[in-house]
Formats: sequence, C-alpha cells, structure tokens
Amino acid sequence: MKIPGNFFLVGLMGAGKTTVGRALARATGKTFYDSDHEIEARTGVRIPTIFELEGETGFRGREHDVIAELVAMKDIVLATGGGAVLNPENRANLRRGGFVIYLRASVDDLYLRTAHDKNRPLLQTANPKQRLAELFEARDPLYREVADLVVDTSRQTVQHLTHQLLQQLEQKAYAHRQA
Ligand SMILES: Nc1ncnc2c1ncn2[C@@H]1O[C@H](COP(=O)(O)OP(=O)(O)OP(=O)(O)O)[C@@H](O)[C@H]1O
Ligand SMILES: O=C(O)C1=C[C@@H](O)[C@@H](O)[C@H](O)C1
Ligand SMILES: [Mg+2]
Repeated sequence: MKIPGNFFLVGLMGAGKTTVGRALARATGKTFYDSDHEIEARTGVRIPTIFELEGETGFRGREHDVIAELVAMKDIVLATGGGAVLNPENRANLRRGGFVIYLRASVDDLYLRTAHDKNRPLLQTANPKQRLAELFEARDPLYREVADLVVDTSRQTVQHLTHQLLQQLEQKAYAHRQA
C-alpha cells in the first residue's frame, strides 16, 4: 500500500531522525530530506562553523527558512534538526504540512549515540550528558505538542523501528489524511 503524504521526524540529537528517516523514505518510496544537511549544502560549511560565525540565532534563522520551504513539498520524509521545534512557526509549519513522528530515546541512549560525534555544537561542553538531560526536559513537551505519533527508540534496532513505523503509518497516516 502506498502511504500518502509527508512524514516529518522530530526528536533530540541522537534519536535517529536522520538514520530512521532515510530508511523510512527508502521503504515508502518517498524523497528524503534532512534540514541539517540542506543547511550545510546551501551554505557550503558544516553546522559548527555556522554556529561559530553566526551564533545559534543565525543557525535558527536558516533552519526556519529551510523547514518552511521543505514542508511545502509533496511526498517527502524530512528529518528535522533537534532544535527545530523551539520556533513556534516551525511547529505550526510541521503540523500543517504532514504527519509528525517523535522519535524518543532515553538520555543514556542519546548520550551513547552522540558521544563520538563532534558535529553537534550544543554538546561540545564539559558534561554533554547533563546537557542532553537539560535539553530533554525542555524539549520533550514541545516534541509531544507537534507529534501525531510518539515512538520509543531505546533498545530497538533501526531495522525494527522502520518496520514498526511502517505498520503504524499505514493505519494512522491514512486516517489522518481523511480527517
Ligand atoms: N535505534 C538505534 N539504535 C542504535 N543506534 C542508533 C539508533 N538510531 C540511530 N542510531 C545511531 O545513533 C547515531 C545518531 O543517529 P542520527 O544521526 O540518525 O540522529 P539524529 O536524530 O538525526 O541527530 P541530530 O539531531 O543531531 O541530527 C548514529 O550513529 C546512528 O547510527
Ligand atoms: O538539538 C539541537 O539544537 C541541534 C540538533 C542538530 O540536529 C543540529 O540542528 C544542531 O546541531 C542543533
Ligand atoms: Mg540528524
């Protein structure tokens, strides 16, 4: 069955938005986009460089513009940046433009998945696990606010998650579009 519409993935750094999003796009025949990658492609530099040159505010402005453009597309899977939900306009755009999936994971798992990677400026602190815990507390309500579906990703392989998502989306996304 062809599942109609757009799927947008939200969640913290390390939740698996990029990894699961790519697999979900392949499985559904949709085009995959990643707002972080799109910003890097357009600016020609990595995200830490944008934070250094323009600060988080500059990055958020670029993120807003890219998301506003992408949500208007048809039949895509979009992995959003972990902080995309901070902006109320982004939240409204995501809700308007498609079916929103919150990939949720424990702080322990998020830490294990992101510890090796230097490309996340917000985690380049003395205590990245503590930072992840703070971000989790501040953002979990925002992810929940925009989500049509919440999926717990802890102790689940990407393959299993994709399979599970496909099953749920075949039911829920269809009903969502008809509502
Ligand atoms: N369910 C999972 N189980 C184990 N490892 C995972 C799982 N999901 C993702 N990973 C791994 O965790 C790391 C981070 O995943 P990914 O880059 O997809 O997260 P993200 O949500 O896109 O983060 P960001 O917001 O920083 O872009 C990757 O190395 C990925 O392979
Ligand atoms: O959680 C965040 O605020 C971020 C997550 C990443 O996806 C990037 O968008 C950037 O590193 C900021
Ligand atoms: Mg990502």
